Amino acid sequence: MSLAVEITDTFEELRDTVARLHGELTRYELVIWTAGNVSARVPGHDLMVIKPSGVSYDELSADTMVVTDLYGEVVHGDLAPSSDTAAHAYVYRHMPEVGGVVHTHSTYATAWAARGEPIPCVLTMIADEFGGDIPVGPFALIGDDSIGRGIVETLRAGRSPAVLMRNHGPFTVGRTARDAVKAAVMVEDVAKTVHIASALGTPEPLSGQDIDRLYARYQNVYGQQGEK
Ligand SMILES: O=C(CO)[C@@H](O)[C@H](O)COP(=O)(O)O
Repeated sequence: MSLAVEITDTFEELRDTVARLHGELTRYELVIWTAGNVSARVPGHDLMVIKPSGVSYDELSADTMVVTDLYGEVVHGDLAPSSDTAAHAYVYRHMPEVGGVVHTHSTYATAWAARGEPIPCVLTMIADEFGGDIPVGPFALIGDDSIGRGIVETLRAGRSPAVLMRNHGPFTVGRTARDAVKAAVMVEDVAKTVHIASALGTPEPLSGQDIDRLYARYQNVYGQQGEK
C-alpha cells in the first residue's frame, strides 16, 4: 500500500491547502519569483507537506506538493522539496505545538532583518498578534539545521510567532499553516508601518501591561472565539 493511500483524506486535504496558501503569499505581495514557502505538519504523522523548490507559484497544485519526514527526507512526490525544508522540519521536531511554517523575503520585514533590528512593539496590532517586539534571530547559512535552530531558539524565548532571521528574512509559525500565513502577512504590514513611523520621528512604545492586555484579548476573545 502506498503512503498516499495510507494517509488518505488528511493527506489530500493538506496538499491542497498548502498549495492554495501560496496564493496568499502572492496576493499580499510577500514574495517575488519563487522566493518563499509554506508547509504544514500532517496531524498524527511525523510528516510535513511543503512546496517544491523553484517552481512558479502559478504552477503549484496539490499534485506538485512534496511530503517529507521531519528530517526532510522525501516520502511522496516527484519534485525536489523547498530548499528551506530542513528549517521547517527542525521547527516541527522541536515545537510540537506548531502545525504550519512560512518563510518569505517580504520587503519591509526583510529590511528590518538586514539591519538586525527587532520591530518594536509600538502598535496595538503588534501587541495583538506578536505579544511584544518581533525578535531577530541569528544569521545562519542554508543547508543544515542552523536556520531551524536559530528560529526555534529565538521563538522559544518569547511569544512572537515571527522571527526576523538576520540578513535573510521572516519565518513565521502557527497552530495551522493558515495561522502562519496570517503572521507572515501581519509582520510585513507592521514592518512597513513602523518603518514609516520611525522615519517621521520616534514611535511611542506601548507599556508592558497594555501589551499583555491586548495580547490576551486578541488571542482569546477577538473574532468569533467568544461565541458558543
Ligand atoms: O531563502 C531562500 C534561499 O536563500 C529560499 O526561501 C528561496 O528563495 C525559495 O526557495 P524554494 O522554496 O523555492 O526552494
